[in-house]
Amino acid sequence: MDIIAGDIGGTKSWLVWVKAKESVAETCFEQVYASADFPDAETLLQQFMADARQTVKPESVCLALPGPVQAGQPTRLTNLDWTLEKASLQTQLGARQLLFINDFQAAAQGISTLTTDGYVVLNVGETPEDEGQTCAITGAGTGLGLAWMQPQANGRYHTFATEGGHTDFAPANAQQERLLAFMRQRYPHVSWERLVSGPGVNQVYQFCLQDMTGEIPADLRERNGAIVNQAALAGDPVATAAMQLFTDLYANWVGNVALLYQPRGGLYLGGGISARIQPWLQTQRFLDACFDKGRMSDLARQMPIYLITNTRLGVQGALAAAMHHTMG
Ligand SMILES: Nc1ncnc2c1ncn2[C@@H]1O[C@H](COP(=O)(O)OP(=O)(O)OP(=O)(O)O)[C@@H](O)[C@H]1O
Repeated sequence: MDIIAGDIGGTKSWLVWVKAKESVAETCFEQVYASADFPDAETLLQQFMADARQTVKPESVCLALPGPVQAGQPTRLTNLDWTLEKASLQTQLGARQLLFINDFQAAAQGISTLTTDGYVVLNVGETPEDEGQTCAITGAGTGLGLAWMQPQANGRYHTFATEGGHTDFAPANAQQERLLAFMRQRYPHVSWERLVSGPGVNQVYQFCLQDMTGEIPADLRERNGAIVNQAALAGDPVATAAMQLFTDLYANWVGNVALLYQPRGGLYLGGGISARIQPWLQTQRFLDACFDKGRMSDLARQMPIYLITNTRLGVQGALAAAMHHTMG
């Protein structure tokens, strides 16, 4: 069976074409595209199908989408001006089956495909006595995703999407209170995603410029996450402060997820940014900020935390969802 699986992102879209027989999938074409190069998902998929040069139509297509996916409704992406309409896309693709799934729900499905070289342990936590423990996955990319999963008796996971990244940001100290005041001048609603994401790195950097130097020079306003991180590595003091504050915010968020879901089966950090800022996350300071939860600090500390280094997780998850859906 020919399957297309795709992890659509605000920045990049990762697509694979596989030939699946029973539970074995063989990849015959794989490509990553810059999402902004395409006006819509139809054009992206047309390009992918042309590039893949297959002689048949796909039987099944599964797209992991960054935004709330609701049955019977068009899916509007949160950080990309695309709206996907299932019936018309399915007709265009000529596929027997088209599945839309939230991108972090797909990543959650991808967890079971991870091998031990696909993640590193940030916090050992308390090893669960049985396998039947809740897991959660969150991660910064263009947005801030969050999903959780519950193991079932058949060894599979039941996965649940959330829009938790859009919950209200809450400052943890005086510096973050100043940050919140700064952000309120820019956004009517300051969510965690406004800060714990690639665009969030830029906001945090601008805040640090304002806070440390009293001004935000026009030529420094557009520095994206990668550039701020690079400048920090090169010793720039404002960029270093920004990456430190960003890491603290990420940790505070991860600690919130630890308490909300008590994911004793594992709290996984994914998204495009986590692996790229591994040296910032693999520190005692990150863990201390994760577990700075007052009377619940000891409880939060019990959760195992894993940093995912496998950059294909999203597309592996979309493929796992497609295989599960079509082959049971
Ligand atoms: N080294 C880095 N440090 C910090 N941020 C980075 C780094 N490299 C890239 N980024 C930021 O990561 C974001 C892209 O993340 P990602 O690769 O997860 O894209 P995506 O999968 O399209 O996102 P999403 O799935 O959240 O829509 C961009 O905003 C970019 O500026």
